[in-house]
Amino acid sequence: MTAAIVVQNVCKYFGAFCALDHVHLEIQAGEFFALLGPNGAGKTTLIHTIAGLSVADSGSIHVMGNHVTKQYRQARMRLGIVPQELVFDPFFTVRETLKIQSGYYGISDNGAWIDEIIARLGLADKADTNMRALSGGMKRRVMVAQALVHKPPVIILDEPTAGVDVELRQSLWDFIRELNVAGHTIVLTTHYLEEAEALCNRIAMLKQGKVIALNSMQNFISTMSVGYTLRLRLLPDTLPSMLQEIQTGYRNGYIELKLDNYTQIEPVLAQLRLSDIQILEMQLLQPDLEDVFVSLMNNPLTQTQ
Ligand SMILES: Nc1ncnc2c1ncn2[C@@H]1O[C@H](COP(=O)(O)OP(=O)(O)OP(=O)(O)O)[C@@H](O)[C@H]1O
Repeated sequence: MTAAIVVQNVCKYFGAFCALDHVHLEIQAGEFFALLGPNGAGKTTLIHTIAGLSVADSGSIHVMGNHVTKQYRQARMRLGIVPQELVFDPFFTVRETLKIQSGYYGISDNGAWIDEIIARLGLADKADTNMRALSGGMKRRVMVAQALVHKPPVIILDEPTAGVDVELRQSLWDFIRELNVAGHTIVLTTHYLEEAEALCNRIAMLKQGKVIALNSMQNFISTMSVGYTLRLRLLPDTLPSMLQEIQTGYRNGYIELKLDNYTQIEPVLAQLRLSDIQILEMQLLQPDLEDVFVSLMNNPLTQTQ
């Protein structure tokens, strides 16, 4: 498989502050990849260095085999970036903005593709509206459209759904999924972990500028032993004292217990039987990406991989 993005041993400093600390990452062509981490972890800094907007202090980055600073134009042509900030020229309409953006890439006859992205991003009735007259969510749609004008093989979306309504989120993801199926590599940063879980096949987690975890989504959740949650509705609504130490919460009439594995279910049931407590309802919740994320971010011992 061709590597879409190769980040080798990259460090980036702002003064004495180390924002990227020996980051190593290889994203294959065709992947739908999530780059996650808390605020300030270094995600945007990494994206800026991949885009050549910011220069790494050490290490190297290639996009589809092109060095991002030594072969800037070739690398940039292969990359579409949806930035986190809304950057636009208020004097142009949506269609003009997309035509001008196409011009930056040397594409003059791009009308059919511009029409298609305008339609797919729900911008058809705003196509001739001035950028300054658009709502925040609509401007965000134009940011996505701008990143796609040159049909880049690699698309990076930096929190594209921040402040965006449910309808656009859905249509945006349908469109991005289609692009991925058609062979485009997608890299996504988001704070909506359920989006990453639903869309991405591989994931890297950044913490304080370091990659602290890198795995397939499936392995990520199954190999991180963050345990299961057993939810019980009981009659009477109390736990025997033996079980109180594994109780983690009480929500909406359900007592919640933390279990390390499935084998702990039977002793819990035995304790309830012994205490003559009736189970009205029982649910076993699998860990999800959010559980893994919280566990990793709260663990002071998490090491760089
Ligand atoms: N131009 C800059 N000058 C100084 N420090 C910076 C600059 N850009 C980023 N930083 C710092 O680098 C760190 C990483 O910031 P970055 O924006 O990459 O984080 P992030 O993971 O994208 O966060 P968020 O989820 O909030 O977008 C932060 O501590 C930030 O304050």
